[in-house]
Amino acid sequence: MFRIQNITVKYNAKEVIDNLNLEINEGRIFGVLGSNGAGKTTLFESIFQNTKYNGQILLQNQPISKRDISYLESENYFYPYLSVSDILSLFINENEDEKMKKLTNFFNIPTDAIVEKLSLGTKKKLAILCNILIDRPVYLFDEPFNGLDFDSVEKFYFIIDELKKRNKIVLISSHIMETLTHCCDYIGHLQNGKFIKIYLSEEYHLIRTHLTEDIQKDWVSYTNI
Ligand SMILES: Nc1ncnc2c1ncn2[C@@H]1O[C@H](COP(=O)(O)OP(=O)(O)OP(=O)(O)O)[C@@H](O)[C@H]1O
Repeated sequence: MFRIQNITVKYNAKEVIDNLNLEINEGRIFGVLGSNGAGKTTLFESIFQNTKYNGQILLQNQPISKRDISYLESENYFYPYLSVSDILSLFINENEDEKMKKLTNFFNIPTDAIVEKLSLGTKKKLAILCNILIDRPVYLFDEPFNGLDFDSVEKFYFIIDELKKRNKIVLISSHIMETLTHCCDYIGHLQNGKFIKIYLSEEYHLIRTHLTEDIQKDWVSYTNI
């Protein structure tokens, strides 16, 4: 069990994560849906112990550590002059050429290409491969869909399903609702550092209903100016 208990993060005097609580069981995929600035990255940075917070983040009732987590950051950095195979060989044993071939074929990544020359989406796919080659109980994917083309999105859903079968705890953030409804067991709507609602999969149709109601209210107040 992964558990967040009453965490709060402040930048200067501003509360960016506000007394947030969450529980996720093994083999469950949790989506974090939030607008720009809602606090998604701050939440992931706190879970990964990169940001100071008040409260507790626990895995199996023990304080979580970086060693428990494979973290895909929203922006991916690689030393630019290495090749794809140089980077993947950091995560794959020398005698596992076949594994490297299969993984790069899966995402259509040229193994000899130099990272500097890769497109944005191809760098994202390489980063995803590196992340899944790290075997950890918890996976954090911050905006994994940014830059992915349509078939890579489907392949990413497949990867998430594999992590689920391996009983991993997975958190995925996105600005886009549909990406999360496809692959998550439940979705938390993060607003101003709080989950204003957690939707179960049978309630996903309500996310759009609630957003439309808010948009209509905002539209009326705008037209009354
Ligand atoms: N290092 C920092 N110092 C001060 N304020 C910060 C810092 N990092 C983030 N913030 C603020 O915290 C709030 C939440 O930011 P965060 O990056 O967590 O949101 P997000 O949901 O990931 O946004 P986006 O979807 O735009 O990436 C924002 O108001 C942001 O300006």
